Amino acid sequence: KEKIEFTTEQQALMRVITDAYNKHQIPQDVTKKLLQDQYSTEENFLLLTEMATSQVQVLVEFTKNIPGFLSLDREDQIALLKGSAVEAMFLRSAQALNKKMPIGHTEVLEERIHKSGISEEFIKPMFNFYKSIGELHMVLEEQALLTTITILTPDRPYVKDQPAVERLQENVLDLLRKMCVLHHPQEPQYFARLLGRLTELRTLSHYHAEMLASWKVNNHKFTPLLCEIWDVQ
Ligand SMILES: O=C(Nc1ccccc1F)[C@H](C1CCCCC1)n1c(-c2ccc(Cl)cc2)nc2cc(F)c(F)cc21
Repeated sequence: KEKIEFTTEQQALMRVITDAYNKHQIPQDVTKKLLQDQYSTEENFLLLTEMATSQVQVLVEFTKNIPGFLSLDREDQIALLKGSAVEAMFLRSAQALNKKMPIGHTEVLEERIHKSGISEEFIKPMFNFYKSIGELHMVLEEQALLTTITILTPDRPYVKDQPAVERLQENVLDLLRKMCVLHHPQEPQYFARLLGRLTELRTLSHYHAEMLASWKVNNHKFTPLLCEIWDVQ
């Protein structure tokens, strides 16, 4: 049985990232709303644009707590945010769906998302991703670290100093690897499976603009922030 040791830096990094991740209350808000009422496709589209907009704002706050992020080149910070915002939102959505809920709530939530106005062709890939995240039974720390790793992806478009991002990402990858051994000692491949989900996440995120444009509503109105970040309009 491998004894897992965390350095003092890793303990500090874990605490900072977990605390920052906990500050986001959005997923509860959206699941609570969706469980309360069945909304029209217009109302759902509006809810999505509101949620996605606040998710970007929350993501910006979150990145400020990632040690070293603010020392990166300013334009690279923007490139990393722009490149990861959609993925972070789908990751958050997956975690919202897979949260422990009273009996029957998850089924209601799934039903409401199925009927929310999203076009059929995207339902399957989206729920396949949500299920594959759910099967991992990630602990909160792993969710927070996975989101951080997604943000610190060096090969996003327009990133100039990729090595600087790689160095930050490596620290978080090291920490996540140890957390996986600690929380899933029976699954030596768990860490690799976790990283494999990031590939699925990137594929799903390629469809986001189409998913929004094909939403079953007459006019697709977006916030200025969403136009910036989500490549829509
Ligand atoms: O708000 C959302 N996600 C979300 C955004 C920011 C932070 C946290 C979030 F969960 C939307 C709602 C919006 C309202 C209509 C139904 C879908 N959402 C998606 C989703 C996201 C993007 C596209 Cl293009 C298609 C579906 N998948 C979900 C799974 C869930 F379990 C959940 F609770 C909400 C979910």
